[in-house]
Amino acid sequence: MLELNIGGLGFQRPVLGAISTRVARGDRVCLLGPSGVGKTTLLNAIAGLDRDRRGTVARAAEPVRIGYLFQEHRLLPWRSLRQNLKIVGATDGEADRLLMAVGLAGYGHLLPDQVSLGMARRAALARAMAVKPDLLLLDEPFASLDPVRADDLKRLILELLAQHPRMGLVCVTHDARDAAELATRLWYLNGEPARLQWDAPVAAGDDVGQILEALRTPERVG
Ligand SMILES: Nc1ncnc2c1ncn2[C@@H]1O[C@H](COP(=O)(O)OP(=O)(O)OP(=O)(O)O)[C@@H](O)[C@H]1O
Repeated sequence: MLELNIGGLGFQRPVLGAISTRVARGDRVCLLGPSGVGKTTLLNAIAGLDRDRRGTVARAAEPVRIGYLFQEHRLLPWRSLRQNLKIVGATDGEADRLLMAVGLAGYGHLLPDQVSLGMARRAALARAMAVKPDLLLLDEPFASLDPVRADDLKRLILELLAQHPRMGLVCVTHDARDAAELATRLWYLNGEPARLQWDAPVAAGDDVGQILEALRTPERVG
């Protein structure tokens, strides 16, 4: 579905080195790596955002519709949750169904700053789904949520993936448990400039924690 060839990418300094990878329909990739290594930069490169970057990014020609849940919700603050979904093309019925799916039935008339962070993030997830994405990008969707809300959101994402088995996913997370529950494929971004130190499928029963531990311990991965 999507082939990505980055020849190098950065801003004032290089952030990403040479990266070649692909996301197939139905792939669920979890993207892990140290803080500040360039995970969001890679997600933006996939989405075709950040025109101010320096470097080269080539994508395969197949047109893909991308839904993006940014780290911040980035809902339009002067529009209700419902209008935020309609603005990206949802009909009234679709907006209502999506808001219900993310547990926000009855809250659609509220503005983003009238709801909690977790609710705003769920609304932003509904907006990402409202574009009927072939590929869903999630940037640390569970950050700053309490464990119960994070778990609820993870279950919701798993439900959406089950309902849309051909949709691809790239999800940035710091948590091996998220990766174990969500991923069919693991990317580990590391180095300066950063490369995909690990790009491999996760098989059922693989211990993602152990894979990450090995990646974080340089002498064990050579
Ligand atoms: N628009 C920009 N202009 C200049 N530098 C940037 C820009 N966006 C990111 N950077 C720099 O690129 C580097 C990688 O940032 P990025 O946000 O991609 O990392 P990350 O792995 O997502 O970090 P975190 O895990 O903390 O969210 C950082 O040093 C950051 O300061």
